[in-house]
Amino acid sequence: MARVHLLATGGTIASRRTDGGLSATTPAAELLTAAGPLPGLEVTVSDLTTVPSFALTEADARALVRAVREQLAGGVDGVVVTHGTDTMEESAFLADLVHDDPRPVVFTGAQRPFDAPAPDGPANLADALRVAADPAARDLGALLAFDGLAFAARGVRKLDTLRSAAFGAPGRGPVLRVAAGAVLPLARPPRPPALPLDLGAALPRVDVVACHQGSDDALLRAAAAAGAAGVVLEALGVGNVPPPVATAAAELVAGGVPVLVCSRVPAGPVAPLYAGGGARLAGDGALFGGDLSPWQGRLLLSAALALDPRDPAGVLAGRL
Ligand SMILES: NC(=O)C[C@H](N)C(=O)O
Repeated sequence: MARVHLLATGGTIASRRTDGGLSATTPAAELLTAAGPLPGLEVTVSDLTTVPSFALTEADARALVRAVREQLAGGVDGVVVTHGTDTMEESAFLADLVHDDPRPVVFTGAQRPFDAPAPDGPANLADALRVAADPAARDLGALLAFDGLAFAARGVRKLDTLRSAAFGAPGRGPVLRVAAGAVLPLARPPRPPALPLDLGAALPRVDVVACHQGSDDALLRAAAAAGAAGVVLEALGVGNVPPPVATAAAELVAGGVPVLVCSRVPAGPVAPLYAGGGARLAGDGALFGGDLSPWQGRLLLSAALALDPRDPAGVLAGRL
């Protein structure tokens, strides 16, 4: 009998309709009952929070990853986290960054609420529990199981606001498929070693500044003024920014605030290709975030700053 722990945090999977809108009130035990019979699995449950994921704080995310680690220390074969989809890829990525254990940690949720006529949460949860107990999911780090597929946490993104096939990993694809209760292996992407982050301490503030045609330096300078220890630029295309943003980025880097360049485009890497754009940013010392989304890049830069405030680039080497 495989042993899996279900840790619930809220999200649409736990939500019911109220006069004020969807409200995440359903406890883990009820979610598990709705998932139906799971032969061969012994599942324990706990409720960490009952909130939508857009309301989770940085401290909540660290508490969640600490709770996952406590459950693993208790000797289960895997852990499932139910979570809102809005920021699931961020919590899953934080869990993945520190995950130094072969056992799976599987995030899941739903697009339709618990009391919908045809909710998607019960099947997603059943799949996630099977994945968490399956040897094929070992050594893949933190995973996100949704709509019959499981993705590695790194690179996964919410790509549709409402459809049940909400997630994808552009340029990477899923690592597992779940069909009729069977877990089918698809890919085993290499993972960098876990980062020895202290999850008991707040992570350094890193802000994401979005760029658009004609954007100026105001928000980048405001981030620095607000005390950001690092900034992620949600840049255009392959990693270009309007000239005023490049000027301010150079000043931030010169002042000891690292700038990580990611793209607003969902697929493909950033690269210092264009004079006046990415090439200028690279020449001025900005870091390039590979194909990480700005929000996963934000977490990685924050972790790097926590581990080595003087040389976060050294921590990032081999991880982008
Ligand atoms: N589908 C969802 O779970 C979205 C919800 N707003 C949340 O992130 O909690």
